Amino acid sequence: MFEIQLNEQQKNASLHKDGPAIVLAVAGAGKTTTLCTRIANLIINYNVNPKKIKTMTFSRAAARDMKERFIKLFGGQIPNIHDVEFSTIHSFAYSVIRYYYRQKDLPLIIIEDEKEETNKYRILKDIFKETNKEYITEEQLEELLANITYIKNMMLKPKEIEELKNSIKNFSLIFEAYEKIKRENHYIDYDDMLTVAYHILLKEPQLLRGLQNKYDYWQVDEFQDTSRIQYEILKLLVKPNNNLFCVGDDDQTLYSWRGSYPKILLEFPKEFRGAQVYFMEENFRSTQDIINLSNRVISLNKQRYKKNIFTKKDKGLPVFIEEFNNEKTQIETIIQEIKAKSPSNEVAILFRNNFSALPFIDSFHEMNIPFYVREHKMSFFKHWIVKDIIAFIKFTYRPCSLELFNNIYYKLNAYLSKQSIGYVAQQLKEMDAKERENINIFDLLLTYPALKEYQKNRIIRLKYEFDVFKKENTSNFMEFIRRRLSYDEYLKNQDLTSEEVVNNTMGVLEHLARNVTTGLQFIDKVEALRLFTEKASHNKIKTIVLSTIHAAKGLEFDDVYIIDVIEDVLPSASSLNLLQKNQDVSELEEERRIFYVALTRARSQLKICTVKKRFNNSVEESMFIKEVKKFLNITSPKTRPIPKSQKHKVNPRELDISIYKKGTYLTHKFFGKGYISMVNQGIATVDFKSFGVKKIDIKTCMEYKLLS
Ligand SMILES: Nc1ncnc2c1ncn2[C@@H]1O[C@H](COP(=O)(O)OP(=O)(O)OP(=O)(O)O)[C@@H](O)[C@H]1O
Repeated sequence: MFEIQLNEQQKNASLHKDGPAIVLAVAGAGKTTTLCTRIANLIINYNVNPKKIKTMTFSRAAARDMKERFIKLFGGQIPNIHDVEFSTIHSFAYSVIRYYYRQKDLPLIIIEDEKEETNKYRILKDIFKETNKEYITEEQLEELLANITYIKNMMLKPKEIEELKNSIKNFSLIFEAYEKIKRENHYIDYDDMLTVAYHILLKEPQLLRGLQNKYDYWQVDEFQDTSRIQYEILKLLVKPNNNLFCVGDDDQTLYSWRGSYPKILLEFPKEFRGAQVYFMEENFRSTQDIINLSNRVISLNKQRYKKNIFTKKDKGLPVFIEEFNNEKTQIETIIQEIKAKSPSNEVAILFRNNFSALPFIDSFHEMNIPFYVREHKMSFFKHWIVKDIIAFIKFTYRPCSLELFNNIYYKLNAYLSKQSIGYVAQQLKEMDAKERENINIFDLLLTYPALKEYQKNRIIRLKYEFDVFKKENTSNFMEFIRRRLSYDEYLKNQDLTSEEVVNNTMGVLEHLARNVTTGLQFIDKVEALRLFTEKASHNKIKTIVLSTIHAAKGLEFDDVYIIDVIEDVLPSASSLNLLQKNQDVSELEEERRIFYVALTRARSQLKICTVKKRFNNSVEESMFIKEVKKFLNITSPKTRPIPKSQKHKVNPRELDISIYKKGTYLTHKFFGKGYISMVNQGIATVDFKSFGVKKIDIKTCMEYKLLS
């Protein structure tokens, strides 16, 4: 009946008909295939109405992919194949809420959209400000949101909320205030969709019964990423028959920070007495070399259930580790290799975070190579630093625009007051249109009576800098903005975002600025790139795929490149901090699972790529690379000896410094992070946050000598 010859374990699982069941499977074991086969089996062999089978997955993309896979496998055999429902638990919960609110004629306001007047970000920012009498930083907002998600998904009680590990001042008060505002105004955010739906189901037995009767069979894919609240919803829905069939792999739990709850896999048979437990340990996807390596990598995790993963496939091509000098050579080499491949090869470039994607997108754009980008958030294009850079450039060419000036004046180290800007606005109002077009905002500012001497000097200087830069009309605008306008200085002193985000955003911008000749060209390029990326996210041809590892979960490709496998990226800086501070391995193990998911996406060729420099900063290879090297028996080249003049005992590896331009950050483990304020004849004056100002001899480029 099926094209695929299932193995015994798969057969057993897919023939399961009634009652609860859990399938514990390894990566590439054919979980999706088995779920699809089971649906087909229920429909074809047991005449189950396709509308009566509900399959839930973790993400919308996964639901879509699964439906596609199902139709591909059984399209010819099931007449009403489109009636089979695939959705996320979230969208299901949302439909419950919508139905209920409509029935009760209640207003329902979703507060997820940042563009709307009322949105959760603004509400939380306001509450934070009112509670703590200070503005929230981007990092704090992120932590606040993550904590709220975690609380909701884990169904924490008030006492547990109070004990929740977090660095947000007055967190409980903020959380309560947020809940109150939502309650009083019928606001619903993404996390509420689950809790509100759950409470509706609890208090509306008729509605619940309706849903219980609507579906006879429930299936859940990626069960390891189900949160407690999602589990509780499922438990209600599947009653009284408990026809719940779940498949999962604890080694692929990627969302514990937002309440994924892998223990659920083991709890299942206790929760559902008499549940069948199936195992699937054969990997059908990858070659032996890939499986052996992935298996050894994941075995380093302590918090897991041991599984015996195996494959009957050939040994295949060896797994490669490639060390590139910088991100540019990484891109060039990979693109060259891809071009040499057969066009039918499915290739994926996988990365831990989106900063890695843009330089690739840029090269694909330049070379007009079509590709597909999966679930790209486009957040780079919306980032305030990117907006700032564009505003600086635009203002250079339109120094009469108060609108543009309003975005940048407080970032120019001129300490201009709102009153002075109000004064300028008033002056502009009194002019006719022609006059307004020809005025320079700096000239108007200079007529402001309450201007202090230092402000006057700074304004004169700024006007001069903008004028000169406009006349030069060169490609050197990043240098102009960062150093001549002291934007780096502003970034250093602001508290809105982390140094890591600043460095990465600036790094990407510098990278994109390479091949343009003027600032205006750069603006066009960023816009073109935004459109190109947007278009690539709808591309139907998916032979070259760019994706975060998270978004590639559940997918497979012939060839996989995992790029930027460097310390502080994969594994993330926060997982390493947690390990260092509290000896807590939980986040690091999640990072290793992320790495494992990436490794196991490849069918035949796997390349793990690392770089020595990224965006002009020296970086370290990931500890995961070291682990892989050990498994592959690759020995590292000897580290350079420490120069005699070195007075302090440090790890030789940490001497690799190659950034020494004025105004850059020097990331150095021995000293912590330092800001280079001056470079003179090879001597850098570096302001280390934790050690104060030090002078460093960097004449020897890759090595340095501490002078004081
Ligand atoms: N019995 C089988 N014989 C041959 N190929 C199979 C068999 N079962 C599954 N496959 C193939 O193995 C690959 C992996 O299957 P699938 O994507 O369903 O695995 P999975 O368990 O969902 O993987 P993961 O959890 O790693 O995303 C697919 O290409 C699928 O077609």
